Amino acid sequence: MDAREMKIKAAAEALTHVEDGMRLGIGTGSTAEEFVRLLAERVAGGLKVEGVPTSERTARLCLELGVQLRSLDELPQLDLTIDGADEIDPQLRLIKGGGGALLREKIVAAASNRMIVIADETKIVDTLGAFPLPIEINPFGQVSTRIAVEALASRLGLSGALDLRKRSDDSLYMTDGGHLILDASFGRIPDADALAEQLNAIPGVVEHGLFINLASLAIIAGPAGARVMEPKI
Ligand SMILES: O=C[C@H](O)[C@H](O)[C@H](O)COP(=O)(O)O
Repeated sequence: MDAREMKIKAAAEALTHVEDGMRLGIGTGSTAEEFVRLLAERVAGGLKVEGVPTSERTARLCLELGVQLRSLDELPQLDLTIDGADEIDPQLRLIKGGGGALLREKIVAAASNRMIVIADETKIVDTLGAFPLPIEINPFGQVSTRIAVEALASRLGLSGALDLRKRSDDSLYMTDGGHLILDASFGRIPDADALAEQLNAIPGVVEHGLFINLASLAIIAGPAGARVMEPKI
């Protein structure tokens, strides 16, 4: 089974949790897009759901494939969100935002009764941090914000490059909300809870890619098939 087949496997398993009439949060990224494709087939077959997309990119795909969309303001409380992740630890804490959609993804996940993460098994780690942590910042005062993030990292014993995300043409990457992203290569984040809380206290930080206590279930696909992971207490 190649990487794409594993993503499809996880997405197909997640689809079994979707019921007629649900208000669905729809994630961003290559795995979430496999979910959208499978969901669209079910919608074409008569399933009725309303989706809230977590990015413009996901919205375009949903519209192209005929999945009915609403804004989060129209559907402020959702039944279920299905989304991918960049890293998943045994407590189902996540790093997200590799595709730049972390802010909307977190708002949508927090507005949902349940969040199911779908991923291939390469995303499972013992300790978060090998994947650079995306930190979404306001362009205003970005240098001061970077200095504050560096100082926080140093207080928590973390070190590593903070790279302002760029596009392939070397221009600055802007999120759907018009913000910048600092990718923090800490390597290992021993206390993700403390980092998450303290990043939220820096005024120029709009949001960060640590998703704590949001995922209720993960569906992880490997060569042998998909398995379900619940948060380890
Ligand atoms: O901003 C993007 C999201 O957090 C994605 O869900 C995450 O990067 C995983 O994407 P993929 O399924 O493409 O690995």
